[in-house]
Amino acid sequence: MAATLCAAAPLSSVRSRAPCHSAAAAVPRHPARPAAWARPAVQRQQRGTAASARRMRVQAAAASTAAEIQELDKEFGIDGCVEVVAGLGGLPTVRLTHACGSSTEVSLFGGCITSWKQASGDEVLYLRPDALQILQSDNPKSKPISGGIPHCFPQFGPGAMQQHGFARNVDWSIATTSADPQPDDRDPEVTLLLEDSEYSRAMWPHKFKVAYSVALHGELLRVDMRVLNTDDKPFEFTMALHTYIEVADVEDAAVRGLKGLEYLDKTVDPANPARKTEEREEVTFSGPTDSVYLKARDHVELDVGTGAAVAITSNHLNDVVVWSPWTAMPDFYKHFVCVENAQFSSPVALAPGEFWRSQCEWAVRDL
Ligand SMILES: O=P(O)(O)OC[C@H]1O[C@@H](O)[C@H](O)[C@@H](O)[C@@H]1O
Repeated sequence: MAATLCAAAPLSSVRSRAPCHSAAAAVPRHPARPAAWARPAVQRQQRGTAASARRMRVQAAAASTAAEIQELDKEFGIDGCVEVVAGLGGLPTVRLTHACGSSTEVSLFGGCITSWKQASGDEVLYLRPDALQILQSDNPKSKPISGGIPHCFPQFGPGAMQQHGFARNVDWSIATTSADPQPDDRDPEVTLLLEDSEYSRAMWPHKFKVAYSVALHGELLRVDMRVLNTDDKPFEFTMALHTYIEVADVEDAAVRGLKGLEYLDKTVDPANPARKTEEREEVTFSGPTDSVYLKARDHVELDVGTGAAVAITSNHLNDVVVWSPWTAMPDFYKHFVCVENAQFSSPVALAPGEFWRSQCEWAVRDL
């Protein structure tokens, strides 16, 4: 399906509740700390002082984050359905709650959806334990969140910049929040904003805006992404919604809706993938899997092996990536499969002032 290209139009939600907040700030890069044995002796002797200074810095950062969260909640919270809370890693996070009991959480760090729960309280998404470990450390933003639904933008990868681009490494801001006026059946929604910064332009020399709306419609999770070229020259990008879904056991999981499609098998050499045709009605897992299905249909389904499936419907996202690292992640590969909606095989080209738009929604259905 062809990408949607439109003339510039306002990016904010029509049902906007609050005016645009602050612009996205770049996350400073943190050089890796040398291991204790590699540090000079004198530095090791000063460790106590350095550690308490670091503790004080962490406490000060936590206090300012708490104040920022309170401020954001005052500005963007909507009684009973939209809250800004300290989410994973204490990071500012928007929690949407639907009257039916379903909920979702979106971290401003990376614009990453970190949780989507059904009304029963069952979590649908998967957060890798290694990501949780980083989020629980002193430096929760030292790595992008691996789990939930992170962004790959402006590059899916591999390519010229770091794998999966920079959108998942930086803070997004809240542009608007809204909820339908129907008090018994509100669809809570948040729109996050990402703009170019010194950090992004060092990697990708373009001016842009991304608006990303996340909404709950009953138990269904829905996103809408717009990318606007605010530059005076054209640019191209690729992207993906890198969705991690929890499964009972990867060996009991299956993806349906891919039969007959051509795909790039990246398991051997991601830079030179083998081109194959999918013959299977159900794509099951018995080893490492890293496949990019080209010109995929708008609907695929992941059977999670519990008698339920996650049905994924997308619009203007041409490709579907299916990834399981298998024993490269021995402690937890059994618990998740990534089914990613992507625009990879034909990059989106935007002239100045043009924007591209895509949507995706996820629903759990009983089999
Ligand atoms: O960056 P993450 O979350 O660890 O994901 C990495 C994987 O992401 C997938 O989208 C790619 O197809 C894989 O090739 C890659 O290894």
